[in-house]
Amino acid sequence: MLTSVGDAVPSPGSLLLVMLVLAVLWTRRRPAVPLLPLPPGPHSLPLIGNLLDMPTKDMAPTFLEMSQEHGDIVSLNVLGGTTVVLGSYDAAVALLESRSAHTSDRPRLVMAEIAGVMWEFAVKRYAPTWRSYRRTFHRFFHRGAVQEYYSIHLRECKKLLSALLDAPEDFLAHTHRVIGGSVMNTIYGIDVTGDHNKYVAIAEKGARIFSEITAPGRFIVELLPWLAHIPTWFPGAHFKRIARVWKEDILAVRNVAFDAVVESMAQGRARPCMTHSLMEHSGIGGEANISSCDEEHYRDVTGVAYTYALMAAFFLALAKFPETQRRAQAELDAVVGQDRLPDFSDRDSLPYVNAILKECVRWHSILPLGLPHATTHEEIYDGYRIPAGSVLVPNAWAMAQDPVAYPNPERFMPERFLKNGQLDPDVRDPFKFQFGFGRRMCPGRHFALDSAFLMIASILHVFTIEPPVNDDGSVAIVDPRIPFDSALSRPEPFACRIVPRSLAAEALIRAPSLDNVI
Ligand code: HEM
Repeated sequence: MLTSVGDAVPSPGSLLLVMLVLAVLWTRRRPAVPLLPLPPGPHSLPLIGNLLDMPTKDMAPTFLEMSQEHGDIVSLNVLGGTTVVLGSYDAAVALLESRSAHTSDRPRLVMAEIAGVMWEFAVKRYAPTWRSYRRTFHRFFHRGAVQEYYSIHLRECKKLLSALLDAPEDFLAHTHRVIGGSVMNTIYGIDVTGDHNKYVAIAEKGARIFSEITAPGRFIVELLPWLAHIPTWFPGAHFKRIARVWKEDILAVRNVAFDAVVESMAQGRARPCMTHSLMEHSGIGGEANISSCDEEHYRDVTGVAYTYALMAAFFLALAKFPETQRRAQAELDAVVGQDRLPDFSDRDSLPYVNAILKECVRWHSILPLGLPHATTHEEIYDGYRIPAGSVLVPNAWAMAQDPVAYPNPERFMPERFLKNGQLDPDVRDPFKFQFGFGRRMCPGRHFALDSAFLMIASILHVFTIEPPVNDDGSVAIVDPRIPFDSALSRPEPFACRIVPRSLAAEALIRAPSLDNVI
């Protein structure tokens, strides 16, 4: 303890030591090149930085406004951490693809930790565990492997057409259930039936939670991780109470379908599926060692919600711009004819239907800000410094609305992707940014696009989608709210009319299925 001023004066020896230590620390922290500036961004306040600039609603449009003011890459200092918004396709490719060795981490997601979501592949840090998941997933979902699931898509799509014929007003619920059927059959060998299917409900809850957890800056605890340690009853600990509720739902995502596979394996009645195959491969037939193969198992089904959002956008686009389907129907009539439904062998002969799929993916950004990446090393881009540990947010919505790449971006115009009746390779392909980037790019995209292609081609072959009619006989305007308040964006429920094109089309739908037709 210091008792006098004299005690506080250090000796020349200790002064020298302190100076030496400081000199070593300074040389270590000094970069090899003079410090470059961070990317430009809104004015930062003392202590809180840009905390108040972080949008909590209309996120993608707000970030686009920042990009329009400050440039392609915008940095925000949020309580000392750097968040960089990538507002253009070129900047996103340069950072997330060309430098993916250093930009494929995920930021720490404290709410995911508290709610017990860290087993989920998509939030894992860029480390060996993630690589192992990714390799396994790739084995079942690469471009060639997904052809194995064509028969599942065909079967589920046929169910969708029948349901649309019987109760067209419930088109969104039917579509959700059928997409759930494709995913659950492929991953777990489980059929999805009934109007309120428990597996679809679980997947939906999981997707909503995941969407909240991955929205940049949604919870204060992401910015101040030490808050995770305050007790649940503490004022302001609302996020902890939310996480407690989520925990149960997340456990259901993780376990309910997986346990059903384990049980059916034990009873010798498991159907071939990804989970069954992985468990057999790791020698797990009963209950022993189930947890030891955790790292090998993909247990998430958020892809159901994403593919459903794509199909909701399809119905909405066609109800708003019904004229676009005439050309698709003429193409389908010429290629497929009246006697059968489309299948995957027709795909290359249907450029306009493929253009509709691309335009659906462009027109509505399902994950408007993708999923956030994080840097593991310092990067220099365009004369700016992006420190290691920065959060990178690709504004996919801004890329999709880029009027240079896509003139009249708000209009649904499949023909923008065509030249001389064929897909035009010179038009930027929205599949290259709406499914993320680089090493983290969505590994389920081939599966999702197969499923969506078949549904779109089949629906247009036998139905016409029209806007609803008001009581006075006038055509209603279809304009549902499309929220941008969390990571996942989907149109809110809306109405449209789905009318069979002809009696022959109805007969095709009613004809018995020919399973495994490819
Ligand atoms: C239209 C449907 C879909 C869209 C728009 C979509 C979009 C995305 C996006 C933007 C990412 C983040 C990529 C990044 O970090 O750069 C992602 C990741 C992921 N998606 Fe998809 N997805 C869809 C369907 C699916 C389906 C059906 C599955 C599974 C069968 C799936 C599985 C995954 C997984 C596992 C990841 C995490 C990858 C990782 O972190 O390494 N997705 N998806």
